[in-house]
Amino acid sequence: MTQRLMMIGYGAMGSEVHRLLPLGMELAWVMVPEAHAAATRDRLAGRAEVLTAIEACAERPDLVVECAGQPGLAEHGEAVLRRGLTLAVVATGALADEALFDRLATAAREGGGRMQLLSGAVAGMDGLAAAREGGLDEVTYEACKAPRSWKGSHAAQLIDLDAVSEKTVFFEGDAGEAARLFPANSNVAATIALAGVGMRDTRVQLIVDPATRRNTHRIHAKGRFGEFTIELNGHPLESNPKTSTLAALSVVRACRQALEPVSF
Ligand SMILES: NC(=O)C1=CN([C@@H]2O[C@H](COP(=O)(O)OP(=O)(O)OC[C@H]3O[C@@H](n4cnc5c(N)ncnc54)[C@H](OP(=O)(O)O)[C@@H]3O)[C@@H](O)[C@H]2O)C=CC1
Ligand SMILES: O=C([O-])CC(=O)C(=O)O
Repeated sequence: MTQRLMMIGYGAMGSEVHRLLPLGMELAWVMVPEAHAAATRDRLAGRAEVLTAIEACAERPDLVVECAGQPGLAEHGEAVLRRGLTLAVVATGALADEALFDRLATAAREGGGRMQLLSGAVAGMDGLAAAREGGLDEVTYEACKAPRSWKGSHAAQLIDLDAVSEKTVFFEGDAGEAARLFPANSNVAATIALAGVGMRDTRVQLIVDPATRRNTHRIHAKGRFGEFTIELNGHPLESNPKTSTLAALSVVRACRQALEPVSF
């Protein structure tokens, strides 16, 4: 039987996920800010119902995916989880806010919902989380993107993105700071922190490289298990160069997992 999906946010990632939805999963509801509601209704032309709050949904989605960014998770996450729904999340950076994290965890516990943190634009989160069970000594993360991918972010206050002529580190700090300062660009830092050694102990470098067209994520982890380095060179989405294609694909995978009795 076809399962019915609710999507929070319908920007670059949301429309890519919609395009690639697996057979058996149908987009039934899209939740957007009031200001976008009319335009989104026009875009979807009746293919899904457009809402601005979960309370307006009289039925029960089989899965809710958040593709809205940190404000979208903060606005809708609690109500979705209190309804006992499964919420797949890409805006993991919002969870650097401990109060929000606790609110969402409490809502899930009390309402019977489940929050599934997606691997997003990176790989290796399964191995990192397993490695943590034996003790981790060190986890570092570097993100390197083209100037156009950092445009409109806090990076513009730290470096002249139009004038940069060589690969340059413009931010060094912990994962919590990175996720808060770069809400559309550093969710991966928070994902790695949540799978590994936490927000404060995950060291992060953010880099701009005028010679690259990729979104590169490099993770190094060391612990009782041994050591690994993962370098992922992702293609950005054409419609939003901040966002890697793999992040959208991780949402598609979550939809497929919801459909299949056996999943990887
Ligand atoms: N975990 C990961 O690896 C990754 C996570 N991400 C996260 O995914 C988010 C979405 O990416 P992308 O689609 O490319 O970004 P876009 O900016 O293209 O789309 C996000 C959409 O969500 C809307 N939105 C904002 N607030 C709300 C809200 N409260 N309720 C519903 N919708 C809302 C935005 O509206 P408006 O434009 O008005 O703000 C926009 O239309 C990023 O912001 C980032 O936080 C992205 C890449 C990787
Ligand atoms: O998509 C990416 O490359 C990473 C990203 O934007 C994020 O971590 O928020």
